[in-house]
Amino acid sequence: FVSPSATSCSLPSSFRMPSTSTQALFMAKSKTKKKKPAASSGGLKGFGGSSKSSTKATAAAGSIDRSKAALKFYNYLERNGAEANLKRVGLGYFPLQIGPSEKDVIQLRGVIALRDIPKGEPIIEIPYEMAIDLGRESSDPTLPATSFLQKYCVWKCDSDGPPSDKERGDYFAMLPEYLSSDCLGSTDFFSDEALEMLQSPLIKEETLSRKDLVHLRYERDVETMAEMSSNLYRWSGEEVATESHLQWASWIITSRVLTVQGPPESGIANRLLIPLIDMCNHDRDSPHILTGRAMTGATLKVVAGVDVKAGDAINISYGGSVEGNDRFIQDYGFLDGGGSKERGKSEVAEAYKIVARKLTGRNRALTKLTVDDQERALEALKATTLEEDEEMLNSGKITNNDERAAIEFRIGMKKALAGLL
Ligand SMILES: C[S@@+](CC[C@H](N)C(=O)[O-])C[C@H]1O[C@@H](n2cnc3c(N)ncnc32)[C@H](O)[C@@H]1O
Repeated sequence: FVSPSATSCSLPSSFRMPSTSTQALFMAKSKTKKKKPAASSGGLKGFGGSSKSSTKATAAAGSIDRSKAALKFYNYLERNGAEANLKRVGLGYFPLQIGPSEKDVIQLRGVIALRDIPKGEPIIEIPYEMAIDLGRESSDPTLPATSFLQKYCVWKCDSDGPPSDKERGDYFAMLPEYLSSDCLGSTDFFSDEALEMLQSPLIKEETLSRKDLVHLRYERDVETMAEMSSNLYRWSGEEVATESHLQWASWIITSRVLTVQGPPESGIANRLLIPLIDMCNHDRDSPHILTGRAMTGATLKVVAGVDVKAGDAINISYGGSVEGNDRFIQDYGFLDGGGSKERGKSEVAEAYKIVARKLTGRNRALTKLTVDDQERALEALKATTLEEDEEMLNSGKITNNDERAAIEFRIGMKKALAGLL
C-alpha cells in the first residue's frame, strides 16, 4: 500500500508482480459484490452439492448461467479458439452471505466447473490473442482505462472502429455495467461521508488522489480526442463519455486486469483483460495456479491445484495473496473475509491482519508506510470504540452499502489490531 503522500500518483500495488512468486501471471485487482441472479437461469438447476468446494465464495453449489448474454459469450469463446473450455467450465451464480441475516445473500457470478478436473490439468485455457492487451505494466490505471473505454464505446455505440473491437461485444456485454452494484463497492464511488467513516486517512487520500488522476486523464486524453473526432468516446448517441465513465473504466482495470509477464528474458509485463479468466472470483485459499505469457502463440491458463469436482466454483487468489482489505475495498470493491482454512468463525480475516501488521510495522518487508502515516492511521481508528461501531452496524440505521462497508472495515481493523497489540 503506497500512501498518496509518499508518491504523486497512487499505485494500486496489485498492479505490481509480487516478486516472491514464480508464476508468470497474476490476478491484478479486486471487491462486496452484488450481482443479480441470471435472468434466465431461473429453473435451471446447477450441480448437486459437491462435497468439497474449491473456495470460499463457493460454499454452496452454483447455478449455471444460461442467460441470452451468457450464451452469446459462450459462442464468442467458441469463435475465437477457446471452445475446449466449454466442456470443462461455464459461468455460474454462487450464493454469497454478505450480512448477518438470512436475507443478506447475494448471487455472485463466477466460473463453475462442469465436470471433474484432476489436479494438474488445465481448467481454463485462453489464447493470448483473445486477451485485450492494454500495454505495459505501470502504476496508473487511468491509461489502460482510456484504451479500454475507447474500445467499449466503439462497441456500445456501434461507431466506426476496428472490427476486432466489435467482435468483442459479446464479452463487453458481460462486464459489470457503469454504476452497477459491483463498481459502487469500490471507494472510488463512495460518498464523502462513507469515505470518512472508514476511519482511514490513507485510503481516503489514495482514493482522492485516484480521482485526481482520472480527472487529469479525462481532460488530457478523452475530452481532447472526443473534440477532435466525433467517432471517439461516444457513450450513447451524441453523448460523450464523462469523467465518471472513465472512473468506471479505471475500476474495470483495477478489478479485472491481470499483470502478465512478456516473453522470457524480455523483463516486461503487460496488463491484460482475459475473457473468462477475468470472471473467476477471489478466494485467498485457492490452490489454482495462473500461468502463461503475454506473447503471440502463448496460452493463458488456470491450472487445477487440487482435484476439482463438477459444480465447484473456480476461484483464484487476487493480488498474489499478499494484499489486505485496504487494497480490496479500493481496487475490487469488497472486503475479503477469507483466511486460512483452519481459521475459526470468530477469528479475524487475514486481509485485516495484513493491514494491521502494516500499520504497526510488524511487516517491514511489505510496509512502505512512513511512521507518520502509521501513527495517523492508528489514531484515526480511535475516533470510536469497537463496541460503538458494532452497535452502529447492528442498529439498522445504516442503510447505505458504502457506509456499511466502511463500518465493517473499521471493525475488522480494530479486531485485527486488538489481536496484535
Ligand atoms: C475479476 S472479477 C470476477 C468476476 C465477477 N464476479 C463477474 O461476474 O464479472 C472481480 C470482481 O468480482 C467480485 N468478486 C470477486 N470475488 C469476490 C468475493 N470473494 N466476494 C465478493 N465479490 C467478489 C468483485 O466485484 C470484484 O471486483
